[in-house]
Amino acid sequence: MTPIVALAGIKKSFQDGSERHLVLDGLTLAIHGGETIALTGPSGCGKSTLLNLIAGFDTPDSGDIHLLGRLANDFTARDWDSFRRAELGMVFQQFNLLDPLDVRANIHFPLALNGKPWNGWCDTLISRLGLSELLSRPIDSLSGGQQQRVAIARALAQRPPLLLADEPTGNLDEQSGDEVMALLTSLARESNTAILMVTHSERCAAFMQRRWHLSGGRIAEREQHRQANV
Ligand SMILES: Nc1ncnc2c1ncn2[C@@H]1O[C@H](COP(=O)(O)OP(=O)(O)OP(=O)(O)O)[C@@H](O)[C@H]1O
Repeated sequence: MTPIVALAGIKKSFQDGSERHLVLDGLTLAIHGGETIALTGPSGCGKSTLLNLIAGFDTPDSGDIHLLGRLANDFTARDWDSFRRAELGMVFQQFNLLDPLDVRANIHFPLALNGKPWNGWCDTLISRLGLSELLSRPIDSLSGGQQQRVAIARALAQRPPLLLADEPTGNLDEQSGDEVMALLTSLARESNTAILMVTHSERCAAFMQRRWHLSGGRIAEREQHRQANV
């Protein structure tokens, strides 16, 4: 089966004063449909850099990026736009919601960009995420946990094949964080969405099927101790 994401021999460096600092050093990985993966590693090892490369916000120095079987090295800005719009969901620690819009408009936003109406899956998402009563509320009137649920609904609204998450529960207390992770993983399973999630939290990582540790510019698979309920 064609992987959703396949990276081969990725090198990425940044200028650091007079020196170049190599962050990713020949990194190779493949993410298949529906897989959920926690990406861990020490601060500064390149986790966000890796997400940025997969989302097309940055480019590698060398190596190949294949997305859904297409070589992304040749993507134009327009190709990246359409990939992000139609195939990619993103959930970050900062919720990146649109403050002037209400909850419903935020969730509908990615579908609206593609000219699609609100649909039955949106209804399922809001009901499962406990947002049904909040649809007309402005974003800034919601709690952090509620906002993160809106961000999840928005990211999954189009059933994207891939969801990138960066510390998605970083702003939440332990209980809200667990609830959000349980919902995120079960809804992703229902839409067959693969998840690559950066986290420093053992609790969060345990909700994912696999664990990758980034160190020395490459990924090593670690044994996963999964939550009993996932
Ligand atoms: N645009 C940039 N310009 C220069 N250096 C950068 C840039 N982006 C990242 N870096 C450097 O690359 C390295 C990896 O950064 P990155 O943010 O990917 O790490 P991380 O693993 O996500 O860290 P953290 O866990 O602290 O968020 C760091 O040394 C960082 O300073």
